[in-house]
Amino acid sequence: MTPYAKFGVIGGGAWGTALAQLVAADGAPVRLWAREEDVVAAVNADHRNPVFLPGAALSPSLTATANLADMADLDALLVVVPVPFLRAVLAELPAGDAPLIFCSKGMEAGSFAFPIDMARDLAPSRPHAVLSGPTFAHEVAAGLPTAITLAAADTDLAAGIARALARPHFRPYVSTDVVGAEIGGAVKNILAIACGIVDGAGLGLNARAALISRGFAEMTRFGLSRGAQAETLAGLAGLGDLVLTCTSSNSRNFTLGQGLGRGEPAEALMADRRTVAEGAFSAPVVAAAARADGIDMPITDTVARLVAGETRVAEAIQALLSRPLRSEGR
Ligand SMILES: NC(=O)C1=CN([C@@H]2O[C@H](COP(=O)(O)OP(=O)(O)OC[C@H]3O[C@@H](n4cnc5c(N)ncnc54)[C@H](O)[C@@H]3O)[C@@H](O)[C@H]2O)C=CC1
Ligand SMILES: O=C(CO)COP(=O)(O)O
Repeated sequence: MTPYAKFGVIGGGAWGTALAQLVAADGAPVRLWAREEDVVAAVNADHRNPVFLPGAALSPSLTATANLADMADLDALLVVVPVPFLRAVLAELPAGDAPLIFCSKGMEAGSFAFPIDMARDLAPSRPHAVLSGPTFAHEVAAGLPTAITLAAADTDLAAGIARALARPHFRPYVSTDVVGAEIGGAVKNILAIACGIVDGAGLGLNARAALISRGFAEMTRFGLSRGAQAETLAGLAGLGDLVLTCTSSNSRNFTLGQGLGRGEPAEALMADRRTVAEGAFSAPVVAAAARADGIDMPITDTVARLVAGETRVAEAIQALLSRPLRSEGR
């Protein structure tokens, strides 16, 4: 019998809804907090989330609320709020000791904080973990086979949450490397934008493969400098997710990049979207953090400048290709 019988999910976007459905599919009670009243109404009345996860039929044991106070009496909370909005939501979370499992992929502007760093500030008494890997929401909601990293410094917590979330088609692999899991997810979003740019600009598959390899080298340099383990970065939360989102137009980050690669202005591509491409938020943040640490991240830096409209695609590609030749190990 798992001690995590009642899960809550904070954040009713595509990924929060899919995770809620993962747990609720066999009839387990799950409570979902969504900030949008239309999402709450549709989940409760129609067992659907037409705003963020259209097409997925949800279990009746999944109920939604717009009131964070309703998330007090649960055994574990999956936190799936995009990183730019996470601090404000954590500050409003009711007091409690249920573990927080962070499922968002990004780094906060200004503080350079990852979700776990925010939790140390705002919910220090709660245990915390990170869930990250190659996991398109609509595939998890449809019950397609998926593997993911579940990282927590506390090995009992990681094992307990992994057991509670595991399903025949959903395999969590446990790790103690929370830093690696967070860095892998944040950096791959930025690199997915870069791969989308290559695709949108028609630069070919050799260029994409080069970008995935050299992007992975960037992720590894940045991760190792911050204490991540190489095997985490080469695993599901790093390379695995990088490959998924750099090769599929199901990725919002990749499609944002495709638009940039076709020459569409970043501002227009970002306007009016209710869904997030976290890499657009994280690129300038990771670029600034790397610069401050003296870590070379040319692809991340280029994505940051393209998203900010500070350079054009042709110019950026020319600048990347004219960098001095160097050894592959750097
Ligand atoms: N969609 C996916 O397949 C996956 C997404 N993720 C990550 O999960 C996180 C959440 O992404 P999705 O669920 O896909 O979101 P989404 O793009 O489907 O929906 C946007 C979400 O942002 C929230 N939001 C917008 N403005 C807000 C505000 N001012 N305050 C609080 N929340 C606000 C909305 O309520 C909604 O939950 C991101 O970090 C993403 O990188 C991770 C794995 C898979
Ligand atoms: O993180 C994801 C899959 O692992 C989803 O990627 P996008 O946010 O780019 O759609």
